[in-house]
Amino acid sequence: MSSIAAVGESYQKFNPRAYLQNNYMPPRADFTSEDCVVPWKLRCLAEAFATGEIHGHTLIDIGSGPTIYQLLSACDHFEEIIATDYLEVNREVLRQWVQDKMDVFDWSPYIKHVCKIEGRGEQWKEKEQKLREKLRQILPIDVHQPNPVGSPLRQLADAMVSTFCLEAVSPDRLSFERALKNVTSLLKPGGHFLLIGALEESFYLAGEAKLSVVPVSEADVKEALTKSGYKIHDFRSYIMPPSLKIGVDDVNGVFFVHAQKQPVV
Ligand SMILES: C[S@@+](CC[C@H](N)C(=O)[O-])C[C@H]1O[C@@H](n2cnc3c(N)ncnc32)[C@H](O)[C@@H]1O
Ligand SMILES: O=S(=O)(c1ccc2c(c1)CN[C@@H](CF)C2)N1CCSCC1
Repeated sequence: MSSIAAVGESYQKFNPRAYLQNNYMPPRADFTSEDCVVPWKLRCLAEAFATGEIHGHTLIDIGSGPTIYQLLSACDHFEEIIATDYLEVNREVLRQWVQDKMDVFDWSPYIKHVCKIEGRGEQWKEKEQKLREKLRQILPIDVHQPNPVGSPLRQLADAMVSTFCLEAVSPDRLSFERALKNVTSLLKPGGHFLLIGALEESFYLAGEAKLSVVPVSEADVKEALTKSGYKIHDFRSYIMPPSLKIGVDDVNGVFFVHAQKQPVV
């Protein structure tokens, strides 16, 4: 079995509920200080969209998983948002949230925080409904395929987001670079890419699943983006405090990148 096939096999045990519990609920999800990692992540995304540089018809999210926080600041700037994931269990979690079904994860602390930091007085239920309306497609994806979503998109995405996916599904640095090149084919030239990921992480837990992560440094991420034809506009890192190292992973930090796909001359 190839190392990429082995990664796919390991994800068959991925438990969305456990993943959300481990990463997006207290004590790890702490909003009490702007210095906490979740407010930091949400601020990076809000500030990028607040520049007004990132807008268009379609935004695609690569490896959405069971989460929607990464789309909260995007939904004011695009007509249509496409979520993607490798696992049907995650795509179903997203469908349930879009349809406002019972027993879905409560993202309201995240939505309220984003409305607060965006400072436009938007009511959190308005933003929640707006995202539900714009999240129009939830597609299967495999970033290790040259055509990650199967057939090419009807039109290339105007912008792309991806959070904690590429490094978490790549067995090594070369696969990480190739996956980045593959997903870049979904983005139009000149399109903006907001990438968030784990620094120097080697594993994480999601219920019975123990997933391998390729440890990447800031330099590795910058090199991969440059090789895929991006200009880096902003690169920030967050060092994980010891208090947030609770055994569900060995993440050492989080990076945020705002990059732009350069037109091929
Ligand atoms: C660590 S989770 C990230 C989830 C979410 N984006 C977040 O910010 O928490 C990684 C995600 O990548 C998905 N995945 C696994 N293999 C993949 C592949 N080959 N291509 C695309 N996504 C994949 C998993 O199903 C999982 O939802
Ligand atoms: O937002 S995080 O930085 C975060 C959020 C998600 C993940 C990680 C970290 C690290 N492991 C990733 C596996 F790919 C998933 N965060 C970690 C600290 S507490 C709140 C959640």
